[in-house]
Amino acid sequence: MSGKTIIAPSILSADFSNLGDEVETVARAGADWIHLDVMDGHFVPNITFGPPVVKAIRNRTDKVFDCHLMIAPADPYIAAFADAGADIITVHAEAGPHLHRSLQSIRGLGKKAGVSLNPATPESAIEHVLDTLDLVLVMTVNPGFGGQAFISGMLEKIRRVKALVGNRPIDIEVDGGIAPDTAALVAAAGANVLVAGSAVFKGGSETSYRANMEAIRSAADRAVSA
Ligand SMILES: O=C(CO)[C@H](O)[C@H](O)COP(=O)(O)O
Ligand SMILES: [Fe+2]
Repeated sequence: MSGKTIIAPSILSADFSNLGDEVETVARAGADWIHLDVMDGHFVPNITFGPPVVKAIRNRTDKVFDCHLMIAPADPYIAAFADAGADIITVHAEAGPHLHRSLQSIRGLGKKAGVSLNPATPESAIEHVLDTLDLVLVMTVNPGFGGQAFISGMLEKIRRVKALVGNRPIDIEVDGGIAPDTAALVAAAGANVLVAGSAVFKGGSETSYRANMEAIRSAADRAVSA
């Protein structure tokens, strides 16, 4: 876990016809991590990509690859994502059936292990896996699509996750509807990793990606130091 706000652009909002260049450009523009949304059309009502695409873009940047697996079951695919170049592998608490085992498998492959919580899932879902955890991802929209509106009721959950985590070295990440205004709210509530897709990739150029990320980062940093 690091001290300052980490910005993780979600490539869900990138130009998929030019994905390698988009990853390189957003990395050059100041991204801290690259957030990769994997969807299976079963756990969530949308389909994106799997390990071959992760592997194909792995050589375009050395930034941390933050893989958000919205798939059920996740266990049969964890090793493939690790081999493809994921640095952090996050599974959903709701994807089951054995969350603790999934986290052990991820760590056993030498990767950082994350758990994601859907908006309806209480923070108590992570209570008994805290010692096997590197990251908690609080969904601030229902997973499946970019460009959705931030659910403000999740601010209380972020505060509760922060209290539960205490001083353990666990990152608190948020995902969905993050833009400068909501970035300030989630950072004040305790999130230190901010995923943003549509708010980063709007504009379609390195200059706009840089300005978009700067606006999010400075809003979050201001809120934390206030
Ligand atoms: O996990 C996700 C959707 O399930 C995406 O990471 C998220 O929606 C990012 O998109 P935006 O910032 O546009 O809301
Ligand atoms: Fe995501």
